[in-house]
Amino acid sequence: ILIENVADLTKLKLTFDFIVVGGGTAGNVIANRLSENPSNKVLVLEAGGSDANVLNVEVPFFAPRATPYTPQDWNYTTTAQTALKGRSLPYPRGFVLGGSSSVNYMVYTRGSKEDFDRYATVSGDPGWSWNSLVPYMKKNEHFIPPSDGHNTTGQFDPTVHGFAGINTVSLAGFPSPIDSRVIQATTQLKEFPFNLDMNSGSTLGLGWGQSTINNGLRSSSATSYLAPQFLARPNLYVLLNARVTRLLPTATNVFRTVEYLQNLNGTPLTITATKEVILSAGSVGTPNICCTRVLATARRSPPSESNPFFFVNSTNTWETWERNATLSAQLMTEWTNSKKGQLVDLPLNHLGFFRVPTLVNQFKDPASGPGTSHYELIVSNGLLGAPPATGNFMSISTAVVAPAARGSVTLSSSNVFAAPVINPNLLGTPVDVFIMREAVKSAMRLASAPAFAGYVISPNGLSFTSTDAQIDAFVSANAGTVFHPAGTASMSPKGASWGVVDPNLLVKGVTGLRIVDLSVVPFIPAAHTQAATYIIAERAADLIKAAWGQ
Ligand SMILES: Cc1cc2nc3c(=O)[nH]c(=O)nc-3n(C[C@H](O)[C@H](O)[C@H](O)COP(=O)(O)OP(=O)(O)OC[C@H]3O[C@@H](n4cnc5c(N)ncnc54)[C@H](O)[C@@H]3O)c2cc1C
Repeated sequence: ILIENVADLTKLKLTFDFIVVGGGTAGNVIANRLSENPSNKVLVLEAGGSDANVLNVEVPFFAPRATPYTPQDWNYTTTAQTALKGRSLPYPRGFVLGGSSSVNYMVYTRGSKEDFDRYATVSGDPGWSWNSLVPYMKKNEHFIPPSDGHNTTGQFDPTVHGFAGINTVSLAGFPSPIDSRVIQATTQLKEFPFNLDMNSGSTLGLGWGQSTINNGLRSSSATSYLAPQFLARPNLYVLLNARVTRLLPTATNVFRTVEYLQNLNGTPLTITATKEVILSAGSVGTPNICCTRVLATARRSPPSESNPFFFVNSTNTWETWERNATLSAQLMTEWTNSKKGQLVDLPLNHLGFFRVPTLVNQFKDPASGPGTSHYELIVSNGLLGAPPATGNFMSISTAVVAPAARGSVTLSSSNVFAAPVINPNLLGTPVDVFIMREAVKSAMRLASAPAFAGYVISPNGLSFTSTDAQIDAFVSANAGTVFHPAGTASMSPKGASWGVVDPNLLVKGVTGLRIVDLSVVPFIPAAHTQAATYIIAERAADLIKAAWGQ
């Protein structure tokens, strides 16, 4: 049952067993799974509004328009980033039902087997290992054919996917003119081997991207885990526009009570769960609601991203139609009428994960193991963002996915409405700078593959012979965030003095409070982070059920 007005809920005078703070990626998984049991009464408190009929949320190609600085964004800004010439960056987080799964770029990559096995080792709980989590990966995933129905043989490995889960995942549903060149390059340069399926646990190599797209529409935790058949459950209530401001002690060291209010107005209300409060407000929201003592203990930096791009000898790139109102309108009509065409996809068809072989000669390896990547390359048939007046482009975005730097999220004041101070500390260690520099060189080598001969004309802002210093200068002037903050309320072994939650995701030292979102990972996965969030939440739901004998 979806309610948009606090008064409509309070007049019902309901009591709830479980209160989920944040109807985001993880929160909606918990809400769905706990309400499978009709005797569990579940309430979700979401600060943002509805995701319904928001075009930039629904249309996959428009994902980059959903943030930053929109009504669906928390509209945070980082502190000045030392390694990025002191620039402060927009720091988007979904402020809408579905949370960041409603505004993200939809890339679906689980991470490597070693990433999850490291969670098991660090937390002391083998239940967080890759093999133990495979059933939860499949519970999350409803893999379907792409919207154009093309033959996907050789583009993914069906044996590693889930076909009966809840959240829809598919391959690109519109061919890109550079597809065959990218795949050809994997046969030409040993550095970029073809990887049939990066969701197999072995992520290294270049291949076809998978994304949370359902027949031309975004699949988010709101459209999937809160689909109409689930929202119709009489034991599940979702309250929108409900900002949680504090956790209050229900009794000494017991935290089952939350304070919340409608938007930023009105009198604060409190509500107490009879069983548990589950904090799922995300890597920024969760520590902001929690407490400073917690904040001091666990911090992980998100990866940073740079975006080398190349002038190409073609007019068949996005710039051509993005500059032309008539062509743009035609694509919109095609999407509206048939959910086909360019707009059914996010702005990429291929990505790959790679290591810098020489890194270990100079630095301690920040990756979770020798089979896990240091950086990612994302190939796009045009520029990300508004096109310049002239030129056609191909982008190869480079992301450091195994950062060693640690950022922080701290309270700015005792005002519960104040935005936290977010310092992701992008490229904050020499190894991160090294990885990014090598990633840019690698992107240049990929663009120089014979497959791109006669197609790629020249890089923009860099040259194929740029020096290390020139690359570093380009990066510090242009790099940004790739939106994956993690680990701000890390799990640690039971009894360990560090960390925020135990391996069952219960907050240490108190009763009645659990954290289920991406803030609990002790290390960021070397991947895009929504799949890991869904997987963690699926297991967490079973942990909660087990704790209550269900
Ligand atoms: C612009 C962008 C692009 C991204 N692209 C990708 C991608 O392509 N692929 C990928 O895998 N990952 C991507 N990510 C990252 C991924 O979406 C996140 O890692 C993941 O969704 C995090 O899930 P979560 O449950 O931890 O938090 P969220 O999904 O952010 O959920 C937190 C929820 O809590 C709510 N909340 C917070 N504070 C309060 C409060 N005080 N009271 C009530 N509610 C509150 C929020 O409004 C939100 O709904 C992207 C993220 C962004 C922002």
